Amino acid sequence: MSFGTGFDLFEVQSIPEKGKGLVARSNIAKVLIEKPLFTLDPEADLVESSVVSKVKALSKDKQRQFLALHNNFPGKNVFSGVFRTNALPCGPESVVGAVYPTICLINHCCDPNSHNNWNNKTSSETIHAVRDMKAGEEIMIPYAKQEASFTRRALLKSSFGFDCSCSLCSLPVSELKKSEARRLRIEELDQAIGEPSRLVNAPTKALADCQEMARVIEEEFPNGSASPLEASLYYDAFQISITHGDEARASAFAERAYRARVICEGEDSPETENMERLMNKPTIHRNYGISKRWRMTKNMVSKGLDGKEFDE
Ligand SMILES: C[S@@+](CC[C@H](N)C(=O)[O-])C[C@H]1O[C@@H](n2cnc3c(N)ncnc32)[C@H](O)[C@@H]1O
Repeated sequence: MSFGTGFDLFEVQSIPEKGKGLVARSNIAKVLIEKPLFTLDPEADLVESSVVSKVKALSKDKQRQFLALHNNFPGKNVFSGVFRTNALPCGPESVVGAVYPTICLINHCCDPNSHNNWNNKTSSETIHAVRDMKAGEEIMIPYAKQEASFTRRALLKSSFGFDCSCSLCSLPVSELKKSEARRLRIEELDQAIGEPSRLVNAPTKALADCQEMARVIEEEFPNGSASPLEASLYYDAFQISITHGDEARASAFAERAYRARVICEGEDSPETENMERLMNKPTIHRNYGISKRWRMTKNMVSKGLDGKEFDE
């Protein structure tokens, strides 16, 4: 088997009510890297025969690994059932899915301690701890987006067949409602910030939304596990700044986005490397030069600001 790094850091265990799962052996801060058994474009080929032919092309050992994975869709189409239960997308926008002998044993949590990411450069899936994990803690990733509980719980039930009882879903109703409101607000702000016409015509409002979103994220994820959301938020703030010629703030935001990406994807993910390039030279971004409204060169704002100083 072509295992990457990290395989000595966890063990496979039976988890009550969840089937198998991965549990940390010691306190760990990162990484599991695994190549797929195979990839498939389900839009083009998710019929039983396409999955069967992919599996038949594998070694006997890998065929066994595939067939040992959980199937949430009992019936006659076993191969496509296993694929649907376990496939992870090869990138956030990709329709191509991939299955893995070990990563597919990781269960879901709505407040996950880990993040999964497809690294296009190494053609492998990576798992990074987004907060420190203690020995005995189960490694968990989000199967659904970080959206409000009624949407994500319905999706988890229909696609994966379970009622989520994670720490977040088990909060008392009054607390769950507050989390619900925060997640809805994060979604609303994210949509408003991503609106191209606002980025060009109302950048101050869009940046104020970024600031509010950072505050709500901090409230909703007090244990610091929001690096994927932060990576995207600070990249948005970067784009707003560079579109209007503010190299200084763009670089500071790119640095935040870079640090968040390192946590959830590692130094060698192409997106992390891209953020590092933008942090060092914001003017290489395609939007630079569209407007000169906030023109400011890179060294006009102090580096390394944090907390309140950074907000100001
Ligand atoms: C990709 S598999 C994960 C590994 C699986 N537990 C196993 O035994 O192979 C997905 C399936 O795991 C189970 N599962 C994952 N997360 C769960 C959770 N938080 N609670 C209950 N079941 C869960 C569900 O049956 C789901 O369809």
